Amino acid sequence: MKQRDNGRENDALRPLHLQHQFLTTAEPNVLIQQGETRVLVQIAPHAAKTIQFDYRGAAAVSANQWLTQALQPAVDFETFTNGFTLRCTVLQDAGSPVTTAFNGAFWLLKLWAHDQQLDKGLRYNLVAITVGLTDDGTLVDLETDDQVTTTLQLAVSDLDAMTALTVNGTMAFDGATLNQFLYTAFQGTTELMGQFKNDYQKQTHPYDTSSIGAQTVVVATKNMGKAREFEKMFAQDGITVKTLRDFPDIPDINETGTSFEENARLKADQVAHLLQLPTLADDSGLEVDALDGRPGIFSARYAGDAHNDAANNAKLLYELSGVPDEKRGATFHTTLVFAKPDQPDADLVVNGEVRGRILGIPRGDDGFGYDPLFYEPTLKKTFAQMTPDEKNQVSHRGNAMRALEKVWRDWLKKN
Ligand SMILES: O=c1nc[nH]c2c1ncn2[C@H]1C[C@H](O)[C@@H](COP(=O)(O)OP(=O)(O)OP(=O)(O)O)O1
Ligand SMILES: [Mg+2]
Repeated sequence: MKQRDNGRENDALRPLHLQHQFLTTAEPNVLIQQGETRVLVQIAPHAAKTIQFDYRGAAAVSANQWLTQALQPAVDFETFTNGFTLRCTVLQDAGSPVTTAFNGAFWLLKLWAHDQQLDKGLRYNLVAITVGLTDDGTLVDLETDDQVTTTLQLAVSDLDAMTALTVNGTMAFDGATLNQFLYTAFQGTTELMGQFKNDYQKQTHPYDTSSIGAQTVVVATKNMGKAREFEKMFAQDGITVKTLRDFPDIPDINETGTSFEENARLKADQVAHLLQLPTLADDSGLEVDALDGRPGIFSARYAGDAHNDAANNAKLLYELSGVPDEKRGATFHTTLVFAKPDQPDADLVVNGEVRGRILGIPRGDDGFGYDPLFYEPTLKKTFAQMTPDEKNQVSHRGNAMRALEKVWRDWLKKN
């Protein structure tokens, strides 16, 4: 393939880069860069059901006409409840600013429609491109330096319909040349369409869930002690577990609730939404009689936000110093919430508890959290002295899982 002076092949696209919410204002915006051309696109809804472009760059009047013409056929105003203005500010013009503006505007509009669950408002996807004719061939996705005699500016849908086509130039050409011209343009738009669809996919489903099959359950926990217990319990049914360690990009969830259930719902609902998958969450803690139920929902943060098991245990021993054995009773509690994406009213909630006693010194090396201090009277051991199977037989989490086991498959099948 022939190359331009700057090394870019004649049929190669300018590199595309999108920076979503480039401005940290509330209104949706994107900075689109194609090559060295940069356009900031902002969207502002208005009451009248009209599309307006507010193009800020050279030859704004004809640009606005072209942009409106290219977009109009894709928009279904039966779906949209209002109209919008797409402001396109050309920050740097190194060629093809109008088609670059169009691309930013269309794909910003698509994301905005998706956020409002108005996806149907756009009938198909569009991309725009500028191609040029030289004395010895065609150039795709023009930059300022490209020496061409004629340019073609077009918007193409993924249904192969053109919504706008403009030819500008100084050279007479025949039908065969026009066909070659169009062929070059369509190759470019097909590739560009793929790039925009990839970006859209990342914006709307940013997490890779391709490894999650029907026999997998997502558990919204970062606690590896919990994760090991869930893995063992689900393995009996041939189910594998994925946790938040498998999705390190999911932001931390603030446990701002005032009950185990509220916190478990927060974790399950948010992760189900982000992954668009059913998600299980566990909120648990230790309720100590002599401390009026503390640390309770604050068990993880008992000795500070760092979530340090050793510090939490030390604080618990300190708070109970001098309390006699018969007054050291405690309950371990778990609330499990299974959530479906974007259906918080459908959350499945179960609980599990176990009674025990807080020892004066830790015993055992296994387990996690408060396990070495929690003595369970039927097996006569602390949780940290039990095998994983023994702990699951008697623990709060095991009891909650047995309650869940009875109902979750039927719940999952319901719409
Ligand atoms: O069987 C257990 N054996 C010992 N300790 C336990 C157990 N079950 C809960 N715990 C303790 C750990 C933590 O200090 C708190 C739970 O806090 P909780 O917010 O539910 O869990 P977490 O922050 O460790 O992980 P995540 O929220 O990511 O699931 O209670
Ligand atoms: Mg937590």
